[in-house]
Amino acid sequence: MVNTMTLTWEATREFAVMAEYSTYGSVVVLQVNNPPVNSFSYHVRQGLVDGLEKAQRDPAIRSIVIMGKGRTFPAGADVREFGTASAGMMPDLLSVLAAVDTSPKPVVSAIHGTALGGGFELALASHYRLAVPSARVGLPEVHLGILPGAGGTQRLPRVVGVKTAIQMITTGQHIKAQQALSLGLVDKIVQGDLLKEAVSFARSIEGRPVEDRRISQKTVPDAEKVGEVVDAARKTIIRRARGAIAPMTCVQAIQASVLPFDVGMQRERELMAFLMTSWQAPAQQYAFFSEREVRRWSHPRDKRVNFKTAKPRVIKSVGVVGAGTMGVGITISLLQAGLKVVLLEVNKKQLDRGITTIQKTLSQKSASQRMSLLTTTMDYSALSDVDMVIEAVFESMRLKKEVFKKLDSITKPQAILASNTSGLDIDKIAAVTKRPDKVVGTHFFAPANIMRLLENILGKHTSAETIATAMQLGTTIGKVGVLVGNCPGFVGNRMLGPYVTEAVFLLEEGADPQDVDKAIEEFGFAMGPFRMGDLSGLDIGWRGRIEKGLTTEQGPPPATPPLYRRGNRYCPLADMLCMQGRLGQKTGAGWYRYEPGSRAALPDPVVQQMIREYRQEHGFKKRTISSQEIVERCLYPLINEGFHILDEGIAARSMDIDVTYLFGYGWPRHTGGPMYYAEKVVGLEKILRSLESYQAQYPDHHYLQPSPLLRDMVAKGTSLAALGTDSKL
Ligand SMILES: CCCCCC/C=C/CC(=O)SCCNC(=O)CCNC(=O)[C@H](O)C(C)(C)COP(=O)(O)OP(=O)(O)OC[C@H]1O[C@@H](n2cnc3c(N)ncnc32)[C@H](O)[C@@H]1OP(=O)(O)O
Repeated sequence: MVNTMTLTWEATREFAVMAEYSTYGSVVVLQVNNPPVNSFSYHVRQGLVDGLEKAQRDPAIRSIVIMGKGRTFPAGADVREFGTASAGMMPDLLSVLAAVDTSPKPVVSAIHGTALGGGFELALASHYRLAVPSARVGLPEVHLGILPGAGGTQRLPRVVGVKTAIQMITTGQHIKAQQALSLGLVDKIVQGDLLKEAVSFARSIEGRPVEDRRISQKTVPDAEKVGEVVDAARKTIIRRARGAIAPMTCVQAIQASVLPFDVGMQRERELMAFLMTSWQAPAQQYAFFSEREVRRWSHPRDKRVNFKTAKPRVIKSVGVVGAGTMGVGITISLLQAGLKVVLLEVNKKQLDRGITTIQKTLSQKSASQRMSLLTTTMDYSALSDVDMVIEAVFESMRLKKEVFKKLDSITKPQAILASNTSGLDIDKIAAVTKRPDKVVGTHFFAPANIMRLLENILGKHTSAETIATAMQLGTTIGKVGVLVGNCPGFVGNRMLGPYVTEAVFLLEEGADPQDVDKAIEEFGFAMGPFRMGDLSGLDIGWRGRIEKGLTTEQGPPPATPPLYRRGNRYCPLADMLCMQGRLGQKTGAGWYRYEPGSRAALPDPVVQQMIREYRQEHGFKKRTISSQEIVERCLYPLINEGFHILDEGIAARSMDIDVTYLFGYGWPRHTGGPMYYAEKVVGLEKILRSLESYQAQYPDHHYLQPSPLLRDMVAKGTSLAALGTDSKL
């Protein structure tokens, strides 16, 4: 081993393309320089091939190191290039990796940051792999609707076996350096300066034969069990994929790794081409970029409300009011991000329960450190010094107004006051304070410490600084923040209204709750509307309807026709369940029944009988309803509401709606989100015609009335991207 201290650090930079070539005596270092993530754009690929050829030609060079400049080893192909001319320009990634694999001089990949996708495939094509302790590696292509198409499905199983390769590739998980070492995916973890260590290591292996270091020449260790392993994995993968085709296609490619390398590579190429040309790959890539694009927020209400100009306040301490499920989840998120929290709850029992949950949820390792950031109190005056308060009390306007009045009088004047309302009017809440500019909606989703969406609501008077602070807080605590305007239900819950309403109408016409849930789950949702309702608690919607005067605890308000409210068609089946105390999982019964201690939703003859009697009483004739009709009747009105939302400027861009649904409502990612699905998968014209046709059949279902914007876009042939601002997509 060469002593690193004796190295002469006189690097000669020969040419500065996107793969910089430097020599350290007999070692060449090729450093990929394509910020921010060193993805393999055409120029990087060309730079690497040029560098490798040059190193081969130079007799003084005996080994080659490849690494990334700046924050990371290459994080894969440049996804923005997909479908463009430069993606197809030679050299492609396969030829870069072939040049690495077949290099007669040993090639060492030195990994820091994240070696992902094509980046990790490059490392696997190298003869040696080093990593710093904080590095992570993985093949996350499945999340982009494709497979690791540069040999990943062939080389990875040759190191870790088919079973582990299936696990890694179909989940796209990132593996930490230490685990990669134990799996044999890296040869050494190096401390200290990676460049020095890599050069030193490269010198130490100079002259050694590379043949037995080539993963492509190895055989798969558990080859004889491949059929068994695939059979065992298939069921779970299909269930988890919920209609996405990439995971099982990855498995097919991995299966081919037991064949000779060239044959397996050919199979990988064919399957990659199949995925690349599917409708799901662009949808998933759109989802990937949209998740990042929503960080560039703005709102048509006010040009100052723009990420470029608005500056957030610094938030070091946050008050949380209410230690119910939401308040506790929010508190955990804040503590995990290292923020100081004052949790206020006026009910002692509830406060104690909340503290226990927080303690249990925070990981053992950091629990005491995180808990030291938490103060709990029953006294509002403890909030006098916090930078921001998030109110998470029961969803009642009267109560929220009371809380905000108190907060306004107690907190320091510059403190921001946020409400975790899921749909109440932010302006009415702000109006009880003397600082409406500092009042904002921060709508978290349950469980708040897990769900990634944060819907931030801009009230009439909310300042740009306040909204910037809410968006920044979201980033700090690892949420995907979406900026939306103020209207009943905001974006997410407003669109959910038509979906749930149509779902219940389908019960009147002949479907059972399990028929509707099955169709929606086959579409790709984790849960259909009825299972979801039982999980969230049916009383939430019921209380909301009572508050709006649509029903009462005893039944329809006096002198109301049973199936109409305020001139609109109304189905009281959900109210009837609540009146029987069937509030969902928490009471052991809702749309389904639940065995004690179990969350499995079991069809309930009692509910089926209730629906049958209801149909008879109101003259509904049961008919068979196809899955296609269920999906269209539930999802097209939801999408239609999205068009109303865009038309009213409640969401600035259709991608804000898509991200809301992908991260807050379990909309299947492989379809891109409701608006993307409507435009790119189904087609706007077809959505419009279906809505028109259903509306002709059900003229009093007002949600089926197509939005004027949808009509206009179909008439003019305009695209959703053209409506938005600032989009790079
Ligand atoms: C016929 C066969 C041909 C062979 C084809 C070979 C195929 C290879 C398959 C692939 O390699 S696909 C790509 C696989 N890699 C990934 O999926 C990684 C995706 N990126 C990430 O997971 C994260 O970005 C990160 C690398 C972990 C970094 O996370 P971080 O939170 O630090 O930063 P971000 O905000 O996510 O990203 C910063 C910035 O970079 C853009 N970006 C990230 N990855 C890519 C990429 N692979 N291609 C293009 N652009 C990428 C991201 O959009 C951000 O951009 P912004 O403008 O700042 O929003």
